[in-house]
Amino acid sequence: MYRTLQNLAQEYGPIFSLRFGCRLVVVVSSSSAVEECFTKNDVILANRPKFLAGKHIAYNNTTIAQSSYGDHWRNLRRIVAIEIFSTARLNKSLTIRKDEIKRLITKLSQRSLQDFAKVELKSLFKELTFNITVRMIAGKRYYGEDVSDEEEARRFRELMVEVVSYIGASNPGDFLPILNWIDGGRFEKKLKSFGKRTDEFAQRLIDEHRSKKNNLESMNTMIDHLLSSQESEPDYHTDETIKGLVLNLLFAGTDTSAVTLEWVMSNLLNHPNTLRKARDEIDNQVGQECLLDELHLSTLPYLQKIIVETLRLYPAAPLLLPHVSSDNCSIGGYDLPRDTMVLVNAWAIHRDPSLWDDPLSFKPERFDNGEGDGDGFKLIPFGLGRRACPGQV
Ligand code: HEM
Repeated sequence: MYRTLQNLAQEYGPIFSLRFGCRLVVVVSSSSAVEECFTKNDVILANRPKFLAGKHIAYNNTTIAQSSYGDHWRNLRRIVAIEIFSTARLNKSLTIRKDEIKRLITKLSQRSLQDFAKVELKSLFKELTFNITVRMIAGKRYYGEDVSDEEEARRFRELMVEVVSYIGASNPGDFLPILNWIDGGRFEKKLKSFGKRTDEFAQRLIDEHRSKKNNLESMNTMIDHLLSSQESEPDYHTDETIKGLVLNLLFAGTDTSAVTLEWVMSNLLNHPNTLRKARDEIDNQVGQECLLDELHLSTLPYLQKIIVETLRLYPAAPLLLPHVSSDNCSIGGYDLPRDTMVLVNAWAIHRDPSLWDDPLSFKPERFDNGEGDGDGFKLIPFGLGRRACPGQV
């Protein structure tokens, strides 16, 4: 569905709207209109649509990515900022990230020990991002070797494959409700069953952490911290809030990061000059004895530019996440009624020839001349404003 809208946006210019039954959808593909979305109308557009999937797999649209703008959402953002992305937590979880990266590098070096070897990186990057996230949240590994519990890991992996068919705009009935009726409720039935299974899975994780509360090994995960907060604020940190956060962070943070890593590797392989410069930078900054302890992105500016250029050309969420207007507003001279769905076409803005020099070429060096500076509305892979990605640290 989103791909169709994205293709249509290419044909129909900076702003175009479509009406699906009672739902008005506006796709914004111009930087100046995006500026209006995230400055003048940032609060008005800070709501999310209520999709059927949100009802059944996001606790009736109350999780961080699905909930309406307001006190509950603000609280969830605060929890994520403190429990996952605060400097203290990021420092504490550094050992997890280093360990998982070491495992990946070891695996790659073992495979190429004898001779040049072909490696399928996509699944390895997925394992990396899932293992890092699940370890930070629940202290478990579900992919590769040293899996905590094989049967539990298998169930988790299956759920993560299945979820792809439910999230995003996968249900045309969310746009034309009559289609839900024609479908005879089959999609909703599947959603209910999936929601029940994910809920049971997340509940088991919570119960397990609750019963092992004094086991020091599991004291440092996000679930443990949230369970401690539950003691002081039981009405707010309910099991449902915790389950919603766990599932939302897994859905939102793993695939996006893995896909970006895959594009970075693809760009490096297709641009030997860039690869050589990146390798030189690592050799100079870190040396041949790659000590992960000393490896930090802030000391590798060229590598940073490679990642940013990759996110420009291949944003993991080309239309961001859908926003919904909570009041009447205007964008680019058009009046939008309340309850309009607004899709921001980051993909088109990142490739707009009026904003970027030679937009389709992969050139990390463009950022040497400050090409991405100045207009903060032309590079938006993580969105902007209140609903921007909390993972952009
Ligand atoms: C390369 C990696 C990533 C990209 C490109 C990305 C991109 C995005 C985008 C475009 C949005 C929607 C912004 C909007 O609505 O305007 C978003 C939202 C979100 N992201 Fe990310 N993301 C990434 C990684 C992560 C990670 C690692 C996490 C957490 C572990 C995360 C958690 C979230 C959450 C919870 C939201 C919903 C925020 C809200 O609605 O208030 N993301 N992300």
